[in-house]
Amino acid sequence: MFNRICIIGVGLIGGSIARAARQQGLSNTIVGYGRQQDEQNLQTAKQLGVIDDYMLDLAEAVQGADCVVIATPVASIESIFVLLKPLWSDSAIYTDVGSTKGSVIAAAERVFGVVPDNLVPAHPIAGAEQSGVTASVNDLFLNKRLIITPVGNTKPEAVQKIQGFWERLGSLVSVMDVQHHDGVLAATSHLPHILAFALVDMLGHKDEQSEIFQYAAGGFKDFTRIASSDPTMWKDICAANKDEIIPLIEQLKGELDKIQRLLETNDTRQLFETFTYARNARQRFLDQFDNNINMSKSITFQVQPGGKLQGEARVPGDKSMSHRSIMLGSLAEGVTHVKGFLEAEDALATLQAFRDMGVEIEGPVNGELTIHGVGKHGLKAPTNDLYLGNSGTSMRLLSGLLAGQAFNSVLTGDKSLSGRPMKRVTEPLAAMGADIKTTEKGTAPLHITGRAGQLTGIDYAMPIASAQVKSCLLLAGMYAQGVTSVTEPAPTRDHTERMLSGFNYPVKQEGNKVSITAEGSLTATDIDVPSDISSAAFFLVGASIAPGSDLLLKHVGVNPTRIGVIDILRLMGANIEVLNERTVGGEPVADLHVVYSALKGIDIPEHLVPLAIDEFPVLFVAAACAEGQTRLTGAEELRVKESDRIQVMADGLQILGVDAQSTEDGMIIQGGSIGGGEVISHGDHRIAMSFSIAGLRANAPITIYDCENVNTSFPEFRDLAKRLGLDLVCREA
Ligand SMILES: O=C(O)C1=C[C@@H](OP(=O)(O)O)[C@@H](O)[C@H](O)C1
Ligand SMILES: C=C(OP(=O)(O)O)C(=O)O
Repeated sequence: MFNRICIIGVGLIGGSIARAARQQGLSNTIVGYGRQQDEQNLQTAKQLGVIDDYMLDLAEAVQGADCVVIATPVASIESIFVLLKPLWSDSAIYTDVGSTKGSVIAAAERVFGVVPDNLVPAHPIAGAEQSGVTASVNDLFLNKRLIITPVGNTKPEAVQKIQGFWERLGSLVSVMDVQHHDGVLAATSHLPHILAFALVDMLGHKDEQSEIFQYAAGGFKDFTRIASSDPTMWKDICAANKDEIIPLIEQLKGELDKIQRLLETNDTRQLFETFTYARNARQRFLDQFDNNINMSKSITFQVQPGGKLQGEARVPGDKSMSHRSIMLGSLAEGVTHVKGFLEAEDALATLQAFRDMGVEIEGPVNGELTIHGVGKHGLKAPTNDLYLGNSGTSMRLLSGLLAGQAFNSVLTGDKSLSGRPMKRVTEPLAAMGADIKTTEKGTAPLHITGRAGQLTGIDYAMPIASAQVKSCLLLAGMYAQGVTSVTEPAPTRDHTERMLSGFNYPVKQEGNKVSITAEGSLTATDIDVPSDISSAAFFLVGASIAPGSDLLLKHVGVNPTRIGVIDILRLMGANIEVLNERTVGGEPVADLHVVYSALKGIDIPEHLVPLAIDEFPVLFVAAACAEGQTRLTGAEELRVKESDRIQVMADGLQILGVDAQSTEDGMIIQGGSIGGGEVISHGDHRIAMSFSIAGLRANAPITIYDCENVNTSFPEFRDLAKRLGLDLVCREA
């Protein structure tokens, strides 16, 4: 990209630019310039291989450079411009990394009269408390934002080249105007630094200083981390941007005054609202931040072949029940305590949505939650879109619940969820009088106009066996005139019905038809969520296929509408014992003992399909290890889960050398041996975990790409799998 880059000031930022540019091969030569007193640092930079050479004479340093990067503190940039002026070359590009941009541009105007058209002001939003070249690293700018603030006469080619340069260093580049940059940075960077310095200054001067610091814990350390930053640099930044910072300090004083008043008047309600608003706003920031990072961060699992699963484990809480515990607990009168809640992204998305609608929910701490129910009509309008991540259950159930509220809402999700069919819920809801707009394709975002008091019950025969559709309509039915009935073509999970009864809300079950009305209210209760059989399934299959395995999975939910995986594995010859069966909070629970046993291929009975719907990815792995052919039919629903689970599994199994043929509604697999190879999970948690389990019977290593979404249902999977005997390592890139 460049022949010679000259970096003026080889500290943390300058050094990290040099390292990353070298790693990316962006320049033939990289030299550093500093003052006499910086020589030691420059020598270190050369010894570390950060720069090729250094000069203490600026004319020598910039000689032949086609890119000059000014990476000195903002206050010194004007004096650097003065030194550079007689050496300025029209054929080079000049850029800087100052944290304030108005001051840099003003300095250039003072020195040059007009800002040179080959000066591209830029600001990488990356840094650390440490300084000096020894703190520099290759990846300081990876996935970090960088803002370019050109002025009217800046050459577009120069802007483009600097933009390309920073993108190659891994930054996410935006171009904006100078004042906007300085305003945004004053709020998000300069003010927080001032606050951290001020707090430590205040506490440090108290007599009881040593005692205060002795008892200060993680919160203090987190909050004041940036007070360890370089005071020289920060006094310069704050002084350079004071016009933007001072009005913000005034606003902050107002906010602190407000909180003081709330405390003086014991207005804990208002205090809660302030804190909740702030917490939610921070969550939105974190989601955005994670989205940026996730643009290129990906998690890869590498599994070594062989091993066996042994020991005892309790897998995390049931996802379906965790969603419903939040929904019904929020709508109940009184306080609901939940134990065993699944602390994974999908269930947490539901939790966040209810917080966004004004419900006070404490926790989760070790799977325990306290939900302060607001009653059936107590939800509040969310101030923003409700973001439901990867979770189909959250979106479909909420669409029913929100259709009959007195406020409007918008439901959004990630890329996978935004591609999943929503007409299956919006069409019957429309027949009830709901007003929900989807995209033309019938997908999210869902724009819901609340039609409180205007929904009417329907008698709906579901064309597909879906617990999400059934639950959606039952939740809408709680707000509809008359009776809402849903008839299912085959039994599906009945957690909504059971939990409604647990909350004392009347639901009527007659054969395959369930009915509800608006008559009733929910009474708070305690919920004990058992382990998720869909998560246990990975280990049920793992132990069944790996010789020598002997595993006890404790406290697993064995609701008859969920145990298809046990029935199918047993038909294949698996050795699974259901022990110590009991009922906990209206749901059957048991310990599952599974011992290795040679499996044989079967034709999977279609009536078991809805009862094992989420377990097919891992059941395909069982089939690949079984003797003979396994055939699945009647499972077209698998094509519209987090990924097309038929195609993605068939593709992956074929890569591993398995004879797996996808069909429209299922798969035909000839059992045999599993080889090694590289497969992609397509961001689908169950695919990632299924191929990991395949490693137990593979004859070579398996690499599985794109596994970050394991966190949606089973964040502990990799640690637990390793503890039980799977040789899995996880790489983050
Ligand atoms: O109601 C639920 O909690 C679920 C129902 C099923 O979806 P469908 O209703 O689309 O079959 C299942 O796949 C999903 O993981 C959870
Ligand atoms: C299909 C699943 O979940 P959801 O529909 O809630 O995204 C699943 O967990 O396998």
